[in-house]
Amino acid sequence: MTQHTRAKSEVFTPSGQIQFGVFFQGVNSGTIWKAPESGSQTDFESFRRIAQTAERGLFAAFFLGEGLRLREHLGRPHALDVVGRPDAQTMLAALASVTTNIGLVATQNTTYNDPADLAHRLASLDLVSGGRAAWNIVTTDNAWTGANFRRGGYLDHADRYKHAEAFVETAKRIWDSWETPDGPARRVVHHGQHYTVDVTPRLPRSAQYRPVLFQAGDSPEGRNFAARQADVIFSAHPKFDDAVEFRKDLVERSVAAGRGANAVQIMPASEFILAPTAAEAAEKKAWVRSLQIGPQQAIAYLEQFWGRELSSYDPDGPLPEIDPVVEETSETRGSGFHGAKARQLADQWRAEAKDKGLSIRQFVTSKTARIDSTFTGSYTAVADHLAEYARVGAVDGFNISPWLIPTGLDDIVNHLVPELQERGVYPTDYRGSTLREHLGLETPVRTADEAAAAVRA
Ligand SMILES: Cc1cc2nc3c(=O)[nH]c(=O)nc-3n(C[C@H](O)[C@H](O)[C@H](O)COP(=O)(O)O)c2cc1C
Repeated sequence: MTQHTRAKSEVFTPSGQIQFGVFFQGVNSGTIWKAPESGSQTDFESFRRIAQTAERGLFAAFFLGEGLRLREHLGRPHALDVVGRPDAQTMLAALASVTTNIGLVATQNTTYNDPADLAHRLASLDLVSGGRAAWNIVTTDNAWTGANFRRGGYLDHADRYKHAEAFVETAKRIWDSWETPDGPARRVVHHGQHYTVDVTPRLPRSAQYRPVLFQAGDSPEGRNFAARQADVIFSAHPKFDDAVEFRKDLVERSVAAGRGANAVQIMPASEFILAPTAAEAAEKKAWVRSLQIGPQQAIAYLEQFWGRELSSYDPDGPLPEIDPVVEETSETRGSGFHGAKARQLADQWRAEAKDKGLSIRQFVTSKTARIDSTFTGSYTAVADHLAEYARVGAVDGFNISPWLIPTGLDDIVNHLVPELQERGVYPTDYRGSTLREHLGLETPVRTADEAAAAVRA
């Protein structure tokens, strides 16, 4: 295995490079599923086309999110959600057979899984793919998802990262415990506050030793957890100044965690709307937005906060004068996430829309434009901008959500990638065969004593 890793240091050193990942979104209005050119959100063909295009563009990773329960609204699946999201590990295992190099990242939560089972499934993906698997660790803590598992609200909010830490450490010990390709595997026993495990691992180490660990969660506890455990953070901070600030924060946390300043890479969520010229890109953006927020989505978006049926309102008219039903908008129903603040929010939004002369649809478009994660412009201007990120080390890459499936990466791969390569900030080949090699990550060899000492809960 070739290594291009950076030495452990208290001082952060930019790699001068950026990598791309692709985040295939299954369930919200960011991807346009209803245009004539759209594919299906469940057909393997959509996944295959995007993954192979990403691989042609030397992307480091293909990501799948996890949504264990559809959001509900007034007793029905929410109209903003696209019903249909295949299981990530099943889909990634199939993709492993039609790709050669790209990393395969499964988002899996620590709250509703079991460490011995998940470690085995991820190790299987890692073996099947020749060392290309990664786990995007999320905590997914809400009573509404928990109801799927007869565990509604069972995990105290304050406990979820403690639980996650014990989970991840146990999974690591399971992966660590197969000492040579021929075995034997050590038995792993963990008696903890949250669960007890007594397991003899069933699989040897993979070509990259064990799956790469991503993390997505932005609270201070989430960031500290990432600083201790993650190889890469899937962040929500793509804009330049915010990204620089986030890097600074993460470097402090990973130095404090004893892992040095360069241990955790950062790939923010992002969207790219590109064209040969700035004017064409702006025009394309207006078209993309009009498709992302159609009349039905605009009304459904407001219904989350109003907690009542609003289908009699004209999407091209003013915001509803009727007040929200406060008790209908609660987190456990998977709706607006604003609870008792719904009335206050409605007053504020009505005033704002009136002030700016916006219809329902225009207002919702302005609220959901993903302005903070969108890079819009000509291929050359966006490449110059990204080169600046690489120069200062604001991020290690971007996790791109295509707004159209399966063709949404074509202009990135055909035009942006060559511009970045010309600027010397993007790979010109895969560095090796494993995801760990593509990302330049160290092989995480630990002794049995180190592994046992690391378990906290
Ligand atoms: C960029 C990003 C992507 C995420 N993707 C998922 C996902 O696919 N599935 C999921 O259940 N949670 C996802 N999460 C949510 C996290 O698991 C976590 O529950 C949430 O951010 C709250 O944790 P926090 O308080 O540490 O931010 C994501 C979070 C971020 C920041």
